[in-house]
Amino acid sequence: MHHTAIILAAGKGKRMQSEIPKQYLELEGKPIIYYSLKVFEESFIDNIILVTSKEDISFCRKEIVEKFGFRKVTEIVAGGSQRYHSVYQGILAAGDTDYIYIHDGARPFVTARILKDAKEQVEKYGACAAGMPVKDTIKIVDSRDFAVNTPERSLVWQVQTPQVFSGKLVKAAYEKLFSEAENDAVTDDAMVVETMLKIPVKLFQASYENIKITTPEDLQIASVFLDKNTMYKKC
Ligand SMILES: Nc1ccn([C@@H]2O[C@H](COP(=O)(O)OP(=O)(O)OP(=O)(O)O)[C@@H](O)[C@H]2O)c(=O)n1
Ligand SMILES: C[C@](O)(CO)[C@H](O)COP(=O)(O)O
Repeated sequence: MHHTAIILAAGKGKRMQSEIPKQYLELEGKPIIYYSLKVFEESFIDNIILVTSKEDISFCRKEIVEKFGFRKVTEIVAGGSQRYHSVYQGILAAGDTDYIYIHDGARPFVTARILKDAKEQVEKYGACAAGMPVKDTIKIVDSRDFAVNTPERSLVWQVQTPQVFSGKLVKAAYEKLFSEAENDAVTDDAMVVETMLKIPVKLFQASYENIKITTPEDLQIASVFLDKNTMYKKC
């Protein structure tokens, strides 16, 4: 079986309010994108498609892929204006492959264990996504931010990435999205498979540390996670 990863790094990082896209900000001297690429590079994954902005392709080739020796990166392709556009460009570049692992490059703390669990789940169910049960109570609000519904907390998860699918299945889902129902409300890949193909996606527990670096305080949290791991390595 062939396992292909799509690592997403074509965002602008607007919520980070930084000069450069957040995936290139440094954590302990290395760009955020380095950390997830390294985990995928050292895993069972056969090849990696890196999706970045058109203007960053040559930078990524020289300063990320070649500099750090990510030999499994077989293509660096330009993404699009929305995340789901970038995912689709990655899917097209992936070609015929058995399984596609879609991962946010802004999630540096994916681990080998998470990838192993994802592989087991996708081989069993055909569609799975990393996540964790929420710890806070979640409220659905109306247009004036009045709470209108409180889902039962035991049934609510915060979904992360990797989101992993049979290659044929996720390609069919995205082709249907772009031919029939493209809309900017699409925020993850499971949603595309659920709505376009009416196929349930199996969630599996990843880690509360598998955060997405989105706003400035996430950088502080990330450095604690990195120091903790480094500290553990010293013990
Ligand atoms: N058009 C886009 C938008 C996002 N992403 C990637 O998808 C991941 C999750 O997206 P998000 O955290 O929203 O990143 P940004 O869109 O860059 O953030 P913002 O919404 O704050 O601009 C990131 O690794 C980001 O680089 C992408 O490849 N292409
Ligand atoms: C895919 C995702 O990481 C799951 O939580 C999230 O939806 C990405 O959202 P973003 O706004 O593109 O960061």
